[in-house]
Amino acid sequence: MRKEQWCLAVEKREAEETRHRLLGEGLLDRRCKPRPEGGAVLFPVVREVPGALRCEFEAVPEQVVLPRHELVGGIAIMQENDPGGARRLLAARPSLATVLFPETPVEGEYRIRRFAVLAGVPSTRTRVTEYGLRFDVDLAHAYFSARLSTERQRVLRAMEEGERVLDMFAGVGPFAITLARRAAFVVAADLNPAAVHLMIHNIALNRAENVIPMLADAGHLLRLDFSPFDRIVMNLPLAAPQFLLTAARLCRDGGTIHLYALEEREGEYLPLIRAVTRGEVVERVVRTYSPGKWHAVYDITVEKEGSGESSV
Ligand SMILES: C[S@@+](CC[C@H](N)C(=O)[O-])C[C@H]1O[C@@H](n2cnc3c(N)ncnc32)[C@H](O)[C@@H]1O
Repeated sequence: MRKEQWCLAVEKREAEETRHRLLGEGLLDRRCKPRPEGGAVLFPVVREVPGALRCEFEAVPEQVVLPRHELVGGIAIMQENDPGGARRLLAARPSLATVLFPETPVEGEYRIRRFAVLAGVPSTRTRVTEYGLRFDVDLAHAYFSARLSTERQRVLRAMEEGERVLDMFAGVGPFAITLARRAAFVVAADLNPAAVHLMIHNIALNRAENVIPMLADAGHLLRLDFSPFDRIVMNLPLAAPQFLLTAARLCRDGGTIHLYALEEREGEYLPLIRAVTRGEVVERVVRTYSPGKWHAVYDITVEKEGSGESSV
């Protein structure tokens, strides 16, 4: 669409300088594009200024600025409690059913949040598709983070075919069901009944019959007859380090533990790991958590002989 308005004509070589000056003075009209004409450039301006002419411009389509949000399946989680923004978001993204605002941080043993529904269907349940797998999640009743999808694929790529895997804090099963693609079997434990309920549903949804779901406290897993495991996933960033000794005992000599931890200093958990095994340790940043804090993963090769792990 073309529209007539005020503009300033300047020589091409002065164009960049003029653009900066007009921007700085708040005179440049962003709803139209500057236009070259002969050896000059025409800059649309918001009002009549000395030397301004009337000319026609191509209007730039108005951009809808959407509020910041995180997507989990058909749910958007907004960072601000802004119902107007939520309605705009819903209108702009046809795949969305619901917009939520977290009223609490992730908290408690089950690592869940309470949400307010800002717009759309009043539900915290949705389906997430991740690398061809489907996970039904209920954000108010069981932990789920779509941001870990790349990390799950990284661990899958590190696996050999036919491994025996333990997921100590399995939630609704995203790690367990992903790793089941290469594993002989995956034992998947969680102490939140709602999470285990959804995990059983997700196992059926993905026909991952080699996942063994378990309502259990990770502290009791030493009694398992399935051990030793080739690989153990410990995704409970605030408290997993407390269970490291249990994991080391359940892991075979030469097996791998992926320990997720929240830290403020590189190598913060190395002394603890060294008390359990002297095997190789590689530390990586998974994502930032808050200023000065991040989620790290330690890939630990468990070396048992002479490691002194039993003395801890
Ligand atoms: C951060 S969530 C991770 C869930 C899952 N691994 C994922 O990536 O979505 C941690 C999970 O550990 C469970 N949990 C907390 N303490 C536990 C314990 N002592 N034993 C077993 N599960 C526990 C919580 O219920 C929660 O589902």
